[in-house]
Amino acid sequence: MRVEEEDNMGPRGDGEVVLDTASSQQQQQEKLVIGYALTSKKKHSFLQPKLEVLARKKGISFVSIDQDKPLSEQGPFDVVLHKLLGNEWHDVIQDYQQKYPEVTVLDPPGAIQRIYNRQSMLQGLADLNLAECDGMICVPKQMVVLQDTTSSANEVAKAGLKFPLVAKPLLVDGTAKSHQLFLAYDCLSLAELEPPLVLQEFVNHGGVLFKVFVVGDVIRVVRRFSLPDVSNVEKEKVAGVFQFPRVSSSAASVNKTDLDPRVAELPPKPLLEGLVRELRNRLGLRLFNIDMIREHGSQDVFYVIDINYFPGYGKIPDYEQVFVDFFLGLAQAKHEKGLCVKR
Ligand SMILES: Nc1ncnc2c1ncn2[C@@H]1O[C@H](COP(=O)(O)OP(=O)(O)OP(=O)(O)O)[C@@H](O)[C@H]1O
Ligand SMILES: O=P(O)(O)O[C@H]1[C@H](O)[C@H](O)[C@H](OP(=O)(O)O)[C@@H](OP(=O)(O)O)[C@@H]1O
Ligand SMILES: [Mg+2]
Ligand SMILES: [Mg+2]
Repeated sequence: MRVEEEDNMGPRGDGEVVLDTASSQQQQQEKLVIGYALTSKKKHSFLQPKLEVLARKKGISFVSIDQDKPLSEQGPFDVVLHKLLGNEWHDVIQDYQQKYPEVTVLDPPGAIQRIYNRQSMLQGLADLNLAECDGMICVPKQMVVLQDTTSSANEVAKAGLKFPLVAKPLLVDGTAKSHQLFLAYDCLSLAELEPPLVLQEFVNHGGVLFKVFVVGDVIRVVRRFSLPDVSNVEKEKVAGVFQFPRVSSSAASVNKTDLDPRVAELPPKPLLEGLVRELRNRLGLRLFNIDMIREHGSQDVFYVIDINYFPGYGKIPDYEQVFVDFFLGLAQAKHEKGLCVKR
């Protein structure tokens, strides 16, 4: 589903991966030790050999954290990079942060938890101050259904939500189940759904989704195929609930020239930079992506429909260089504050 990277945005506009020819002495100089706790799937997709080699040439090393041993008995680390399933690990990290406040944790568990709930994930986004940013950011109307979905028909009417609705599990926990989404066309069909869930108005958007990947201050935007628009006839005639496949993990490429330019045009750079700046401040995250769609028929009205922690960066063509630059920035900042691990 992913098209080639359409646009480089951020300090490195060239997107070229320049293999450093640093002197052998510099290559030995260790600038940053990153302890990582990742699922095997994530380690495979993120910690690819090219990233490790490029990082090592810059004095950045990755050390696997043994999840069966106390974290404080491992290291020392300058950075802890983590994405594991379940909340137990978050308690381990929080204890570790108390003990070693000088270690940079990517990202703090509290910040991650906020976007692991699809209600709190989007809270407050509709009132972002993005005037003068060449566009508008909205959030689809949505409501939470915690228990009985049979009574939710009245709730939907009271909340003024219009069908079709996208039904999403309220909590994101990395399991396939937390990505099982449904399109509900009528009230009666809501009874077939399993709470707790979020019901979110479906927004027609021309079948193209913008994935805005964020690594610190760097933004990379890619297009993906999305769900097709729902016609008025379909809204009238269709009834029931239909599960649909994951968009993110789909691999089909899309040829930009096949798309209506008004639909395919990337969101304006000032709007993306304003949105990312606000989200960085509000969420306290540095590694995340934003799923954005353009409202059908508009040029500059966009809806944020999903925010993901530590997404599949491996899908970005130059992610290795982006991360090496990001880590070097961390090393520089820590060095200036005298916070680097004593080696
Ligand atoms: N409100 C909406 N209006 C239109 N399309 C939507 C809406 N919500 C979701 N979609 C479509 O469904 C897809 C999956 O939705 P969403 O990204 O919220 O699910 P997810 O399980 O968090 O996916 P991801 O793998 O990106 O984490 C979106 O990429 C988009 O194509
Ligand atoms: O296409 P992307 O990179 O957005 O796909 C992501 C997806 O958005 C979620 O972030 C997934 O994480 P969970 O929400 O925890 O399932 C990522 O899976 P992961 O195994 O790579 O963490 C997808 O890559
Ligand atoms: Mg998504
Ligand atoms: Mg998601």
